[in-house]
Amino acid sequence: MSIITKAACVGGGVIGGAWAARFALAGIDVNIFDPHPEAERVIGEVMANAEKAYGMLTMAPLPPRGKFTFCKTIQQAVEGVDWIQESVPERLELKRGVITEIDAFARPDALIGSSTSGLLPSDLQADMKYPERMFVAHPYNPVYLLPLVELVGGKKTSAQTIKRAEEGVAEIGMKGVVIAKEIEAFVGDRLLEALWREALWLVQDDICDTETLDNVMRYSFGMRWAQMGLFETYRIAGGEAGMRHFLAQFGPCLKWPWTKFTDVVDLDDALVEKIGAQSDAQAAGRSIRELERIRDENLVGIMHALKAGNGGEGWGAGKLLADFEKRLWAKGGDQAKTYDASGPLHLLDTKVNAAWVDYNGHMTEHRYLQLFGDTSDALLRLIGVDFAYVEAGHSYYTVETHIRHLGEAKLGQALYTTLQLLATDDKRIHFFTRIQDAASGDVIATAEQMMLHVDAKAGKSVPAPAEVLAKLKPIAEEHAKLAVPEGAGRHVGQKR
Ligand SMILES: CC(C)(COP(=O)([O-])OP(=O)(O)OC[C@H]1O[C@@H](n2cnc3c(N)ncnc32)[C@H](O)[C@@H]1OP(=O)(O)O)[C@@H](O)C(=O)NCCC(=O)NCCSC(=O)C[N+](C)(C)C
Repeated sequence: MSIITKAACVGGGVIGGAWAARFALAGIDVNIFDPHPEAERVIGEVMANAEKAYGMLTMAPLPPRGKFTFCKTIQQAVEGVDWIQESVPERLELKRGVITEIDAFARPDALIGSSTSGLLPSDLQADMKYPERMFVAHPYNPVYLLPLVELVGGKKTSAQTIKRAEEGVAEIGMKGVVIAKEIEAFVGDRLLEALWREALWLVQDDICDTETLDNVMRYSFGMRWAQMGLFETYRIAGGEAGMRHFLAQFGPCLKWPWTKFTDVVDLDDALVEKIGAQSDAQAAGRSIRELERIRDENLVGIMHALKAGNGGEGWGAGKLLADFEKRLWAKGGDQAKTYDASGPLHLLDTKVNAAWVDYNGHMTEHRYLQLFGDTSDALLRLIGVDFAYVEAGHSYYTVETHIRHLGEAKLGQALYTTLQLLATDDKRIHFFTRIQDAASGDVIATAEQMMLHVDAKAGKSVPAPAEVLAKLKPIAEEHAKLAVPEGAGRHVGQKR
């Protein structure tokens, strides 16, 4: 049973809009209340970025996009929904008033999360009739890509609420981290604030400019933090002797004058101008939209790398992505149970993303194989060979592949794949897959492949069980009526 089937976003700026995009891309309808005259445009732009990012992030079948409904009042927006996310400007009185109004019209069991970056949930829930269902759900920008949500309960928040919130954010691909005690700015913003103070001192005192400071981070510990955070990284730094050794070695430095962050830098006009000018130079004329695009592509690349981490099991944010995709595949597999086998099966729709393009400016070789593999996975799910089947010990393995490249696929190009069975028996599936341009239907690449049904533990081919063969048979019978595809049976070296 889903925690969130319908959501509301109260406040639709950069954060509220990105929450709305997260919900919608997880297939959840969203009511939006934001009195700003440009709200619809801003949310539209955030949604466009989010859709682009998801196109790069995952091949898993996203559910049909949730619908946005722009509402004239808070009451209209929150009535009857399961989760309300408040993201109005960071002023205690304003937020408290909005949350109290949400409380008056929302279902008593609806969850109410606040995106506040630092206000205490106990202060926000002070005037509520049903305060037990209110908590802080603090996300990180861009909310549609970065998976963390800090979940912080106030004095009156129930434990059940926090548990449901954790489950709810998992449904939309996020990692809910429960903060044990409420404190201003929670955990993430406290850490950022410390770093930010120190950074301002370093720039003010001309130790470095903004670009140098950013370089120090992104070429070094920024990369470490993305995958292991602070403590686990330092554990490794302690060598064989681990954390205790690290603390013994570097603990004394804490007393040395290595930081100024307890003093607050005076952000006067001169310092603002200095940082502004250095930041302008660093951007080298790139617009915010361009920087957002670069950021999103990089974040997707990092998550892909982390998905392949830990020997392919996935690590940190990459493991979370892999688990989210498993859930999407499980649901998408169900949707694909109705199919039309009177022609080649239409199994995948995708777009060429930036990470797939090589130095020749087109989709690179191994991404073709990835698409062919993802297509055979889609066929396998259709005949009941899903995660549960594989976990139970059997699977199909590819033993032969012949790829032909007939056209180019460029960045952003929409593609789909179709699969035609050529021959099957109790062990073998021999099939032909085409990658086609979505607009013209032109065939860009083909693969002729053979899969064998295997007992994974024994590492030997074995006949597939009757229930799998029964699902394969009607497709095979229909496909036997189709013409043999042009290119099937070719060998390398043959003239076209
Ligand atoms: C385990 C393995 C797949 C098979 O090993 P085996 O049991 O020793 O298999 P045999 O060589 O005895 O072959 C069994 C029967 O199948 C016939 N066969 C084998 N290869 C072909 C072929 N290319 N074309 C046609 N027929 C073939 C063979 O003649 C036998 O026929 P019988 O009538 O005598 O039964 C083993 O090969 C293995 O582990 N290979 C590696 C597989 C692998 O790692 N593939 C890459 C993984 S990618 C992938 O699987 C993608 N995806 C499907 C998950 C999307």
